[in-house]
Amino acid sequence: MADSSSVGPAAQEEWSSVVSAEAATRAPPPPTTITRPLLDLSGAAIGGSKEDHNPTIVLPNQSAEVSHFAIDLGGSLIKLVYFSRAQQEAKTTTTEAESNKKKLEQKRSGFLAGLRRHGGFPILGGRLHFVKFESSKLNDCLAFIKSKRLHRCSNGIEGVEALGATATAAAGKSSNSSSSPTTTMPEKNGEKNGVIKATGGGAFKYAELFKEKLGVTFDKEDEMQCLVSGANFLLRAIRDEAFTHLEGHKQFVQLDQNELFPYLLVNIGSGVSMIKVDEEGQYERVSGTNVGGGTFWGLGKLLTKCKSFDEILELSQGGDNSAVDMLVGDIYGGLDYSKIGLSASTIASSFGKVIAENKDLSDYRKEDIVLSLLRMISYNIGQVAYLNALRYGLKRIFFSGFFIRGHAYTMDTMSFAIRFWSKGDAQAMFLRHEGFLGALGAFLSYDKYGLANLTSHQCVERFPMGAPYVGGEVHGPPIRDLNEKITWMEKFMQKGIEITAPIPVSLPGTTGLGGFERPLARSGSLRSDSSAALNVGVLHLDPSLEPFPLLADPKNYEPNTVDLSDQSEREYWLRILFGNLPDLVEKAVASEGGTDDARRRGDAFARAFKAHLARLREEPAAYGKLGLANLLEMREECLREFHFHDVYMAIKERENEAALTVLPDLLAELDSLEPAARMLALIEGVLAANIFDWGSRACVELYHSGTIIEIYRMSRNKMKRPLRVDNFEAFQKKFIGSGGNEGSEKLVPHKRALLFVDNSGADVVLGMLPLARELLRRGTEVVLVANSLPAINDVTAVELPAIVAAAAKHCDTLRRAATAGGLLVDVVGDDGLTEDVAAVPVLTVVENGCGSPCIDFRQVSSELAVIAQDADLMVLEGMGRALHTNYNAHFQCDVLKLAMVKNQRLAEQLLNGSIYDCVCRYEPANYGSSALAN
Ligand SMILES: Nc1ncnc2c1ncn2[C@@H]1O[C@H](COP(=O)(O)OP(=O)(O)O)[C@@H](O)[C@H]1O
Ligand SMILES: CC(C)(COP(=O)(O)O)[C@@H](O)C(=O)NCCC(=O)O
Ligand SMILES: [Mn+2]
Repeated sequence: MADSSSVGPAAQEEWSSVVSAEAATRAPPPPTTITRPLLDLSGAAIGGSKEDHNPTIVLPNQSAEVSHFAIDLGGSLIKLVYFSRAQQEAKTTTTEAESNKKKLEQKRSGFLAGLRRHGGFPILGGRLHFVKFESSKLNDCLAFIKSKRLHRCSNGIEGVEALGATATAAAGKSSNSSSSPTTTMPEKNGEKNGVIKATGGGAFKYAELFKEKLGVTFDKEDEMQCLVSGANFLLRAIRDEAFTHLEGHKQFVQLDQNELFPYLLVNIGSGVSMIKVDEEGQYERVSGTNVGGGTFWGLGKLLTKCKSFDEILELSQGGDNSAVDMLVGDIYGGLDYSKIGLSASTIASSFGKVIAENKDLSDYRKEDIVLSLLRMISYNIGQVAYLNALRYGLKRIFFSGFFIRGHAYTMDTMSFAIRFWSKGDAQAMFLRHEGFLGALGAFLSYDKYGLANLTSHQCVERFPMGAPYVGGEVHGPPIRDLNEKITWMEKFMQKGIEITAPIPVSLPGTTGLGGFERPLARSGSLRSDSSAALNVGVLHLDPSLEPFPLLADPKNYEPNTVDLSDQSEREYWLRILFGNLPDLVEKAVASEGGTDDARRRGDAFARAFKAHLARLREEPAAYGKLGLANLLEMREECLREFHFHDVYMAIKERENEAALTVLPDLLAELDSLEPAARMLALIEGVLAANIFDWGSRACVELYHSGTIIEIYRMSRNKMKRPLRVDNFEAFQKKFIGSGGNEGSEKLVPHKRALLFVDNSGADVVLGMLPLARELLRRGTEVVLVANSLPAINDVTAVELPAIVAAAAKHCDTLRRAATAGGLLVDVVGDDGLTEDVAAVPVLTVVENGCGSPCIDFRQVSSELAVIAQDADLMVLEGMGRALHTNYNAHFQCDVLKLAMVKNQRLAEQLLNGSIYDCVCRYEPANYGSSALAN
């Protein structure tokens, strides 16, 4: 079969001209998500009966005064970190599947009740947002807080609508025109104004003003303390937070938590603080310099008359500092001063050339001046930082503060200085949330024992759905609802700023060896609209996510198989997602009734998603380390942002129904086979049915050529061994012994199998359920692990019980096992439970904590983490879970990875094969760390 998954010419043309100027707004979280307030979880205990499915959690240390935002009022910028939670009952109608789940949960035998450590919260928690304002635009900040009601709370935890930052440009308003809040709000509707954690000099200076305008009282936190606790939190809990930036190359650093301390924190705000951090809570401000971000901004403004910081940064892109700087070569007649390792192009004296020239300010190019200034200040800070690191023997130096502005040239300059002076011994690292350390630290101080203890598997950084190009900056009024968000996307369309060519990222070559050479990232790395820098996403906090306990090497686990840092791979997958978009939008709109509203939302979704793709094309590391799993998840998240809850719902239902009609025949056919042949038929059955994948361009085109059953038959008939990867014999040996001969070695069946199911319809009904049945018959307990939220046509944990119930009508094994697992609601009544189920292995369902076609085992639901502990077999099914992710992952238990490859390129690159090839990869427990690796 030919690969039809590549993008057609028309789509290609459009794709190559998409640009990142398009921005989305932050959105309310999806109604399927119930987020929680930040809570102090210390001393938490389950209240009421332990058998309750959703027992109350008593939080003895939870203060009633937990607030929604913290503020850092600096000399130049005001930073806000605020928390949002979803409107809990935003979705008024309950689907049949959901009400089924409710009924089911009421009936459950208690098999799972004991497993829920966190009271069964759904995945995805509250969100932390990051926004900043210029200090001179305090009124904008007050208006923002007021319009989002951040200062209002009832019981300290209610009342924030979960809307993100707004964006620049189209919705832009100057500070003068923004409405100025004037009066203190009285208490109403049980809400009251809060006590807000505040840090920075403005916490003192503006305390009265905030009291007067918003009625909030500042609880002041020490600035250094906040910087340090903010830094520690980011370094401990946020993946891909720290990175190096050398010669234009950004690389995320995997920090070993045991080797983090001591480090030097260099915060470059208006001024510069250098803090030696010895351990959590132990630090000392060892130095600082008054030559900092304020100096650059202030002098830059004076010398260029530029109105904005970014404008100055951008000017520097076109500068040549040798026009104002005195270089070694200027002094040595064009020669290097090689004896002390200085090349001719090394700056001997910043601005030194100006002295001998009889020129006015206007005789110099602004670009040259600002570049000289930027280099002067960056080198100077780098040098002072290095000297302090040397003084205390510190090898790790983290730079933060908004002076850096994610600006490649600034970072390269400082990295260069550190590397040069330390002779490569010390390393400069930067932080993605560079300017928010103080505000974050202040926020953490609300909740010292809860949030502050979160670890990286409980924090998920999502793409900033709101404003991909805004990076925390707020101009104009906040966007209050979905409608406003769509309108905002439409404004971009009207303004025609959606499409321009992306800027190439190629960098000029090096200029020499020693001294303060010009770093490489001088041009081409800041977008012309200077919006590229600062890409902080929204942090989703969910204490119920946990690492999967069966990972063989959790420290080095990398979910993604395809390396998207390779440009051609990245280009390919970005194109694929772009090319699949029109069809997806059509389905999304249809899934919501095809109304005008749905159409508008569909268009807005497409625009927002394209903007993210374009953004990533331009700066792949914009939102942290990029993998294919992130791209696929981003698409689902983006759909949810625009309230498309389950795009493939109708297709899933139709396919489930069709598959269930042929299930009895299939089961009878399987039962007529000998054990060895049956096992092969089961595995081939799973692979054949994995063809029903609405995420694959090629498969979708295939569906035009026949009915579900015809395609399923065709897929089964085409199955040929050996498969592209074929460890079937090894699995069979473990499963039924050598050749399945009776009397060979005594086999101990697996105790508990986790079946990570993939797609709805034939895939789960004709593929995975018969396999589950076989395992059950052999005495293995089976857990069907399914998505928590919909993704393409993947079956979800909520949908599975009804499917199992329907299948159980045709199969006694399934019926009894599902009854024992408390899965059957509508099929078996209460008296069904009186049946002797003790002897029957249990069949149950758990959610995996994901809403993506892939699975990242660093973060799964706590329910799965607990149930996995006793599992000795995993079956990972499908391209997303077994190929795109986890193909190279090793586990502590036996693993079977089963997938049909539904993309030609992946088949070629990964398996040296072709589209529709199949993988049956069996790895016994601890494969890779044992001799079996050969
Ligand atoms: N949009 C901006 N407006 C003003 N300054 C900015 C902007 N973006 C970056 N900066 C730089 O960031 C510095 C302020 O950094 P920040 O970490 O917020 O410190 P502070 O708390 O002292 O305000 C400014 O002095 C300037 O160099
Ligand atoms: C999204 C998917 C991983 C889902 O595959 P599955 O896990 O269902 O087997 C897959 O459809 C995919 O990689 N699609 C994009 C490639 C393409 O359209 O060819
Ligand atoms: Mn799937």
